[in-house]
Amino acid sequence: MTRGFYIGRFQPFHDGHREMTDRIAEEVDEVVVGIGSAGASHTVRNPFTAGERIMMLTRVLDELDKQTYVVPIEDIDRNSVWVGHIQSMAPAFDVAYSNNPLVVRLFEEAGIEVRQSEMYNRGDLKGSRIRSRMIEGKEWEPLVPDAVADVIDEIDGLERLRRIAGDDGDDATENDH
Ligand SMILES: Nc1ncnc2c1ncn2[C@@H]1O[C@H](COP(=O)(O)OP(=O)(O)OP(=O)(O)O)[C@@H](O)[C@H]1O
Ligand SMILES: NC(=O)c1ccc[n+]([C@@H]2O[C@H](COP(=O)(O)O)[C@@H](O)[C@H]2O)c1
Repeated sequence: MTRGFYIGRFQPFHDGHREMTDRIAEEVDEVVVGIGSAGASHTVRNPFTAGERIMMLTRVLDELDKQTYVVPIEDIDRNSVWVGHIQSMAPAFDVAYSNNPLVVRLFEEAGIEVRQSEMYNRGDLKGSRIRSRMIEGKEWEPLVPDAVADVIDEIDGLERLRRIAGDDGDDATENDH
């Protein structure tokens, strides 16, 4: 039995992330997804709470024919013990999946196998770009799973993001506050 672990901020979870979870589900028996920066919310870079992201992930992963687990992981101020922090919070796993260079390095230094993949349609499938489109009133729904668009609608997420961006000024899209 193998278990795979995939962490991201998922602000919001998009179709590039879904390509990753589909691939992981093909390769392992059980999938663990870590919601990174779990304590962050209500900023332009991190608009959604851990609970809201858990709703997105749980509904999307329900579509997989696999046992899945979603675990919120708060940031800590020491990279050197971050993998141990994850291991203390998540079900045990055999392999980690990431395309984030720092994350890859930290897992590898901890002796954990890491699998990377190509970036899928990175021109469009990038959280910051999707958030910008939401703020600017451009079409963004086709870039995320339907379940994610439903959650954002339910929580009035578009209104929140636009209001935060407005409060932060015109160039707020790439900055955290
Ligand atoms: N289009 C994509 N194809 C494959 N992997 C992706 C894609 N976008 C993000 N990832 C990977 O998914 C993980 C989580 O990414 P993350 O939540 O930071 O998304 P992001 O699109 O890079 O968001 P942001 O622009 O907000 O930083 C990382 O390992 C990241 O490299
Ligand atoms: N020291 C730490 O807390 C630490 C180190 C590396 C990554 N992370 C987190 O892991 C997640 C990685 O996800 P992304 O690939 O989406 O950036 C982020 O939430 C990031 O903050 C945290």
